Amino acid sequence: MPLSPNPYAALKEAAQYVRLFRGKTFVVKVGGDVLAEPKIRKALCEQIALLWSFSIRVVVVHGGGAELDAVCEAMNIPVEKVAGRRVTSPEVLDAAKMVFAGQVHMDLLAELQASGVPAVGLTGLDAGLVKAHKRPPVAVVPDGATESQMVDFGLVGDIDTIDPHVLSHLLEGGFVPVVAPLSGGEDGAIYNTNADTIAASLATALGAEKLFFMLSVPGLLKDLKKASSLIPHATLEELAGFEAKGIISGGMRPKLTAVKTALQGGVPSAHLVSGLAPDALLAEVFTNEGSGTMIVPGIVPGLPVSAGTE
Ligand SMILES: Nc1ncnc2c1ncn2[C@@H]1O[C@H](COP(=O)(O)OP(=O)(O)O)[C@@H](O)[C@H]1O
Ligand SMILES: CC(=O)N[C@@H](CCC(=O)OP(=O)(O)O)C(=O)O
Repeated sequence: MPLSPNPYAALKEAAQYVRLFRGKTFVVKVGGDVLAEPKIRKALCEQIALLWSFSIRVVVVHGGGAELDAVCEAMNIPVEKVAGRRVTSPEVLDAAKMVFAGQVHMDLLAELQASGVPAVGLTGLDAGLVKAHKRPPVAVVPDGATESQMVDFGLVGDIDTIDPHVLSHLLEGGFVPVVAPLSGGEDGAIYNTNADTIAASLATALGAEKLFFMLSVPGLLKDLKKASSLIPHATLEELAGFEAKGIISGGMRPKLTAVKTALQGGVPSAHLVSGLAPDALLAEVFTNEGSGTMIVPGIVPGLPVSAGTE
């Protein structure tokens, strides 16, 4: 539901959220498929600019999975993903550095600057922000399978520590940090770490108020083919039920793991929101109805029970 047609009622409704969130930290994760189209990227940056202008402390974490797929294909580098996570050979990592810390990163920074946001670009390596170790081979149940198989993800980093000092300094100075999904090892190694996982860890470390995932779908759907099957609210328990029913696959799997990590780490709510609809982020923050899926640790008094709980 958009803002009320009465502009003053809409302003009053929005103002209560502006007061509530002033000075709070929001982590906004933007997927690569949302960033590919310049018009959509612009609309997203304009929404981030509005949050920033209301003194909300915004940290942006971006992906670039779709762009990396395209570059790998152009360079004849095989693309392999298991359960939504990329297997990263040394060749894929070289391409990931170019795409995540280069093309996608620069284009997003340029658009944020154009929207009046003082954005500062970082990777997980800057000032030891995200430290990781190489993921050992792990048992994974691929999409559609029932049995797990051992997978060596290669140069994928599992996060050990977050040092949020550099972010705190930037936020204190009024800047908007923009983080690319690469992490650093103790031994000087560079790893590919899923952007959803980084966003959740940063949100936890910063004590963020909200964590947003900007998607190419309207939110969490009961039926992937029907936008009208959007689940507006869910608790962690309900999420486990959806997982058990098998409605969650592909890139949604690491995303929901990230949501759990963040909520269990003290972030009060996570939001799955359309990155394609021009005002979806603003509607999610500043209206009572929201626009996507809001996930909270447990039942919140006053919130309608999720459409997906029956
Ligand atoms: N139940 C579900 N609801 C919504 N999306 C789902 C669901 N199950 C699987 N997906 C898929 O997950 C995708 C989101 O993950 P992904 O493409 O990896 O996002 P991103 O690139 O933003 O990290 C959606 O585009 C959709 O295809
Ligand atoms: C290990 C792993 O899966 N890394 C991800 C990092 C980029 C990412 O997360 O991009 P999106 O948010 O656009 O999917 C990848 O290589 O695709």
